[in-house]
Amino acid sequence: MWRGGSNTRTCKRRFFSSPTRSRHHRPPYICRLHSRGSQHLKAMAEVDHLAAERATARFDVEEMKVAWAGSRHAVHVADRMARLVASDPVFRKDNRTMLSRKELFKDTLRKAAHAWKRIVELRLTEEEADLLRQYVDQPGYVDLHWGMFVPAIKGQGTEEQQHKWLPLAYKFQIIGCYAQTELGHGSNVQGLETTATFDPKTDEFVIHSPTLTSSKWWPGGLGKASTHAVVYARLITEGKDYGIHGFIVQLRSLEDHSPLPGVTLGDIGGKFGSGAYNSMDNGVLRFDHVRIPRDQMLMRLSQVTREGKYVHSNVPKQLLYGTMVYVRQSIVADASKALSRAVCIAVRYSAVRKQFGSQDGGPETQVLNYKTQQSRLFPLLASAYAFRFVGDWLNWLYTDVTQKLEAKDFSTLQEAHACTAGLKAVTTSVTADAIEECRKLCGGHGYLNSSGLPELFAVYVPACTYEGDNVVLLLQVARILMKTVSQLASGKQPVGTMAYMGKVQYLMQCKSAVSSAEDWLNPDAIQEAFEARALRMAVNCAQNISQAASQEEAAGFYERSPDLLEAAVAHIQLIIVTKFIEKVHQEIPGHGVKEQLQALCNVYALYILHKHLGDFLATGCITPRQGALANEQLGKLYAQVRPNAVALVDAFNYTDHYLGSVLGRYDGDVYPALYEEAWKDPLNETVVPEGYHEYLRPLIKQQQLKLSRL
Ligand SMILES: CCCCCCCCCC/C=C\CCCCCCC/C=C/C(=O)SCCNC(=O)CCNC(=O)[C@H](O)C(C)(C)COP(=O)(O)OP(=O)(O)OC[C@H]1O[C@@H](n2cnc3c(N)ncnc32)[C@H](O)[C@@H]1OP(=O)(O)O
Ligand SMILES: Cc1cc2nc3c(=O)[nH]c(=O)nc-3n(C[C@H](O)[C@H](O)[C@H](O)COP(=O)(O)OP(=O)(O)OC[C@H]3O[C@@H](n4cnc5c(N)ncnc54)[C@H](O)[C@@H]3O)c2cc1C
Repeated sequence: MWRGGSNTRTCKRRFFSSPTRSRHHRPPYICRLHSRGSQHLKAMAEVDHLAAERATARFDVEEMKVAWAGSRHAVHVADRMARLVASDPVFRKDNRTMLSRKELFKDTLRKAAHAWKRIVELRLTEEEADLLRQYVDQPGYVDLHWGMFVPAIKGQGTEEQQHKWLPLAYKFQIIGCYAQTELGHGSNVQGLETTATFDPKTDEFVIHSPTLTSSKWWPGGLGKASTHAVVYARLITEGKDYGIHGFIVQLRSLEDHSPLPGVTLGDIGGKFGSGAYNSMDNGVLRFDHVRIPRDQMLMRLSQVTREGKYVHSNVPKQLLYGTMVYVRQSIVADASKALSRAVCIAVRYSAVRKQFGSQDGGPETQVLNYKTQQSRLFPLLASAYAFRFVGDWLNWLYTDVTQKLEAKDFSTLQEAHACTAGLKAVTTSVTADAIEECRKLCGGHGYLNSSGLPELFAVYVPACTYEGDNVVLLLQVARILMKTVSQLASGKQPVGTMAYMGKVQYLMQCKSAVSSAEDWLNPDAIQEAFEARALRMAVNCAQNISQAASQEEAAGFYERSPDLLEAAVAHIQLIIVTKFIEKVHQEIPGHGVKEQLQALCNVYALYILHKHLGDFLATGCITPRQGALANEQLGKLYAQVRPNAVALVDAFNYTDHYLGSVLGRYDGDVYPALYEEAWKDPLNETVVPEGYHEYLRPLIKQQQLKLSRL
């Protein structure tokens, strides 16, 4: 093979003969390697594997792209934007992990400015602009500007305030962030300490950070880029504390970007992983009696009059949390994107990679053919599709609830909170773990930055924490479940995703009718088992809480919180399974597309059942034999997915630029790409490393001297 042949020997010789060769003047062996032509290498590399894989697909990939993206139009726009970004040298990102923090941040500013220039020049629509930013694929201040600052003003500002501030934000005349979390409090929003005290003499609010722990800490875009922030602070007027409210506060001069008087701010420092989320300037902010006009309090939900009287509109106070609900639903959609990227890399590479099993000098086995590889990878593939469809549904729910709120109908607020909080928690936790699993599925090469997986993992894991720590959010779901269970006795019928709880009499005693592995392909059997498990777990928790009669309810909840978490997860998994089943019941065009989605839906459900078998058995929803039959069916489904696996990840329609992985390349030409990537590392800029003369040579010489004395 070319990898171990004479080129390597030439390499060593050349390296020793030229100590300071730059990477721009590569050693002749590399030039030779190229002049022999990538065609020569390609002929020897295993490019044909993916072509052969694609030929075994039993469905129409183009139509699957439509099912994944949501419409033909969505495929077309996403494709255009992805190619626009991939073909623009300013958006290159293959060198990102080698940049210093300062260089990375500047690169992010440059990309954001260039993206904006292209958006304006090409007169892109909002949909196109959002996609373009997604494909630029580098966290930065614009995410918070568009993703939280603008939505906060839209959701909590009066019409007059929107009229004043939004045009400035839309044209980037101001840059905004969302400053809620403090050094001392993040999860507990009601515990925030920053104060906004109304001064009727001047008709202003005085924004102040009374303690170190009240310093705003974490807001993205705050550290270096933002000129303004929506700041959450305790509103104090007429000597009374009215709790947390939002205020628009200018932080930096629009002339020279220096902090305004009384404002202290900066970046909070480097974060997990190289590159990754370090492109974002998460910041710290303190106020020393900073004055803002009264009309910069976001006054849609409540107001302070000129005289300083507090007036609360007749709306639930939780509407203050609306921006978080909005972002949580978008994080569910992001989970399917991040997971599908990792899975795409792992599936393609597993089809290229071969280990063991060579017979009579023949080819080794593709690692994708190992049953263990399939049983680790295909549930993740199925989860990517499951999260995509539940994300679409959640987006519909969010839009529906928003329309109802506009009409002053607040009946679905709790449903929106439970679904966004719970789905955000479950999909991000699964995705974070899955990216790491995909790294392991790629063996040693998965650990290289050039695989794209370390960076994806480092960027993704904070999703388990931001926008609400996942445990805190699941406990919110559990609380709503307990409330619903307690209302069953009074005959109140649960609605929305809790409606199944209304079948309490039946679900508490039903027994699964499954008697063969094939019976688990029946969606009704799956649905019933998941409903019974979720309900019984919730009811068990409720009983255990109320049986602790000596305790207050809150104390019982606290004692039982580990079980409550599991009950909340069971409820959310039921929602994901239900929405996948509903999706597959719809008319889905394209040869074989519906069948593939049906198979993935079953993989997802039966995998969850297998993984949480303890829950299903302990609650008596299924028998051990039925559990074994589910596992048997799962094995059969993996065999069904196997010939379609590469085509199923092709349907995500990701460019090589967006994927950013030599292992996940569309053409499967992995080894030459890995080999070439290695030479781009700054360590290879010189043949003999810096530090050789200071540290290595003296050490070696000293040892040689010692040896020669012996
Ligand atoms: C370089 C490589 C590139 C690779 C790229 C990879 C690509 C991957 C894609 C991902 C990348 C980017 C994604 C997007 C970018 C996102 C950027 C991140 C920005 C982050 C921002 C933030 O984090 S902002 C701060 C968020 N903070 C929180 O979430 C705080 C959490 N806490 C709370 O929400 C509340 O404190 C809590 C709900 C916990 C408690 O509320 P509280 O009022 O104190 O008390 P309770 O008693 O519990 O509740 C009272 C009642 O209110 C109900 N309720 C609570 N919340 C809500 C709500 N939101 N809506 C409706 N109702 C609510 C609750 O149920 C109670 O009701 P009851 O009837 O009285 O019981
Ligand atoms: C990358 C990143 C970006 C961010 N961007 C922003 C931003 O733009 N704007 C902004 O305002 N904030 C931002 N944040 C802050 C983020 O919203 C908070 O970190 C998050 O809400 C978690 O709060 P915390 O840090 O206070 O965690 P803590 O609440 O301190 O959590 C610590 C531990 O305590 C546990 N815990 C806490 N409360 C309970 C409970 N009641 N029961 C059981 N266990 C509990 C948690 O599960 C966790 O294990 C960002 C954070 C990160 C990491």
